[in-house]
Amino acid sequence: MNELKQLHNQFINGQWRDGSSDRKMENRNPFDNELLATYHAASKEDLDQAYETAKEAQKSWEKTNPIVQREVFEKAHQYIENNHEKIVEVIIDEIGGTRLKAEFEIGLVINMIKEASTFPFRMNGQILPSPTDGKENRVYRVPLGVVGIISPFNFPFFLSMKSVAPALGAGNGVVLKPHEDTPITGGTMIAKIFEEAGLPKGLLNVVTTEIAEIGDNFVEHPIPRSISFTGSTKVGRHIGKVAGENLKEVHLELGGNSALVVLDDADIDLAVSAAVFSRFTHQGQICMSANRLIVHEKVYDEFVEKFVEKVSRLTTGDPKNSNTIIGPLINERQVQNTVQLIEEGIKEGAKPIIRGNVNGNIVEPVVFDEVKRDMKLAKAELFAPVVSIMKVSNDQEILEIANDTSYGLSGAIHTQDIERGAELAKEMDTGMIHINDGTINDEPNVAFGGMKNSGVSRLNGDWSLDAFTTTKWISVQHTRKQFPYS
Ligand SMILES: NC(=O)c1ccc[n+]([C@@H]2O[C@H](COP(=O)([O-])OP(=O)(O)OC[C@H]3O[C@@H](n4cnc5c(N)ncnc54)[C@H](O)[C@@H]3O)[C@@H](O)[C@H]2O)c1
Ligand SMILES: O=C[C@H](O)CS(=O)(=O)O
Repeated sequence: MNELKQLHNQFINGQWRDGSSDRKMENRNPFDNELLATYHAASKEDLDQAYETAKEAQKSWEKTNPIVQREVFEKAHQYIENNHEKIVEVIIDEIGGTRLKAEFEIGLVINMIKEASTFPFRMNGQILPSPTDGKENRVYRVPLGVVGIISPFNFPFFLSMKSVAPALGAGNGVVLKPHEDTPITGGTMIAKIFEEAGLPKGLLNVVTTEIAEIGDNFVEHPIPRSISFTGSTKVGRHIGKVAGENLKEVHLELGGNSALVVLDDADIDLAVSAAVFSRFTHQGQICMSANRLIVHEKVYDEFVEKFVEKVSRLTTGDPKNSNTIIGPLINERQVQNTVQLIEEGIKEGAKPIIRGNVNGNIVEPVVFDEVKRDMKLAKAELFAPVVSIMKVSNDQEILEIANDTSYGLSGAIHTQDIERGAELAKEMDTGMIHINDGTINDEPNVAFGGMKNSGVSRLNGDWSLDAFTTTKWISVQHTRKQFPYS
């Protein structure tokens, strides 16, 4: 029996209990629509209790010995190792992730926990010189207090943990709200892991609810000093506005429309493999997915032929089957959005050279050839196994097309001339870009985040430490100070 699949209660003040709202939530398997559970949503009162208890618990956590704090992360890591197979099952059943995706996500989570386990020993301050005689300036790094975290549906285990673990490691209390379609993977499973790891009661709370129930309360609530949001640009814009009005720090990790560029001197087989992985992993539901493949005309035909051949061999279907590469999209709404986008693309004149079927929530790969930069397919974030290939003739055109998007998250450039690639990369308006690799990269110690409408934040490593702490200047006047009057 997999007890992780039963985690449908709220986790507030160290207690597992049903939400106190009358509103019923359903959790369904996106592949076969099986009803996994129904439960009551968290109400505004539940949320308030979650924030209050996080605030209370944080006071002593901040003062806890860093060795003791670090041990919690070591035990959390151990719990994940010990329950690896059960976690894989949850990712498959709740979010339709394939085994490959589940293993990838668990690996990211473990690396993030290891990184966060170093935070208690990285709360360093500074002693700074003073222009005032006899004064000593001490700048302490201190936790923010309580952090509110909102996560998306696509990599919920990792993307929740990416803020939860560093926020806790930096001495904060946390309230986490996962996406309504992924309450376990993005929420209660993380609570269970830290409960088993011995995290003090009340420090981490998970509320599973709908926005229709709590409105802007999660962000407006007076207790959290910072909101860490990962999700769509549309919702992120709203969160930023509400957080700003309430004078809270906000970290926004948002959508993308990444380009993978293939130059005329690229290793085409490598570029094809990178493009397939960058587009089709987790059905294309990754913020860094390669939406656009921008290919030099000299190698265009060879690239397209090899790409189409590889895509045609991708297996689709039940994510439980270990051979499946493409499982279901998260819900019917996402399927409908995708179908609409495909139809609009065709109306605009884009030619599908592969057009798979739609079966339930499974969308088989769709490949559009010779997409033009003003088509919606080139502008929108395609959060699905749909890709646009675009033909270009020189580096200048590559830059114009690659940058012709409101997003700026990730990207990739394939070339045998590393410095040509690096020079082009400098001109791309993206927060992250990779040479001779895919667009999907996330390393626990390296700055992660986007430019333009892809976000206003950097996370991981030192950047997460900065995101979840603030500074406090304490000065000591060692000599008797002379004031100008009195
Ligand atoms: N940059 C990144 O690191 C990153 C990572 C993953 C996903 N994403 C982006 O996220 C999107 C897909 O995820 P999604 O569909 O879950 O995004 P979403 O914006 O629809 O939802 C994200 C979260 O916001 C919550 N939410 C929705 N409306 C809200 C409101 N008014 N107030 C407070 N919370 C609200 C949702 O319940 C969910 O928990 C894509 O655009 C993808 O690119 C970005
Ligand atoms: O969707 C974007 C994510 O950041 C995915 S990943 O978990 O970092 O690969």
